[in-house]
Amino acid sequence: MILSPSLLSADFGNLEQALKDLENSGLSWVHWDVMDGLFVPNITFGQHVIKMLRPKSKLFFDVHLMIEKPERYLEDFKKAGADMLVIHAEATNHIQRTLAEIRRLGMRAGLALNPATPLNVCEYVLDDTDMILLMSVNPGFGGQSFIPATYEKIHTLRKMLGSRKCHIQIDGGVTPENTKELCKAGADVLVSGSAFFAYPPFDVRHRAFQKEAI
Ligand SMILES: O=C(CO)[C@@H](O)[C@H](O)COP(=O)(O)O
Ligand SMILES: [Co+2]
Repeated sequence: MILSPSLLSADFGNLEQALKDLENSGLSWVHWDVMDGLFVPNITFGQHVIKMLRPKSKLFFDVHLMIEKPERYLEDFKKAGADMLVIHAEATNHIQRTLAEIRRLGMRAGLALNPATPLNVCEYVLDDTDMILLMSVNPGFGGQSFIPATYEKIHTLRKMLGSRKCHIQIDGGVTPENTKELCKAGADVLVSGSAFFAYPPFDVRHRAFQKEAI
């Protein structure tokens, strides 16, 4: 299991320190929640902030775009240093083209689905995708409660993926308490914001999640 801590719950005034703390605690991924105030009600940071912090970290930058028409900004996020760019199925009319363009630019391509979005939207783009992100809360805010219907969705998606090497990432309300069931259902990348950053030291907290993973 890969744990990707969400900076949404970190100190926005000192993201450099948050990145250092994660790296020093043995984490390898970090999750950036980019919000535009339109696709979701909240606004966070964008490509410029990521670009300034890229030289300060060796972590794998997992960038979750909660923005309308993400196809407008793919090159910007590549230049900013994103390793994985995740777009929302609900935010574009051109899912396949956008995923293909992300890969053409040299990044891994991820597709995110809101809790109410059915899995059939990704059925014909499974080979264009390195990761499917299943939202287990409605996007926009940290600290919300996990939606239990996600377990069945993970299980069905893992069957749909067959032998493909595609990550299933779960985002929203993830804690050490639900980690085991999420992994059992077929998830292999977990995002955690509030249940991670509120519990330093991070090496100990990371182990608390990994202890539950199967
Ligand atoms: O994408 C989002 C929210 O839209 C997430 O990445 C949250 O940041 C997860 O936060 P917690 O639910 O773990 O507090
Ligand atoms: Co996210």
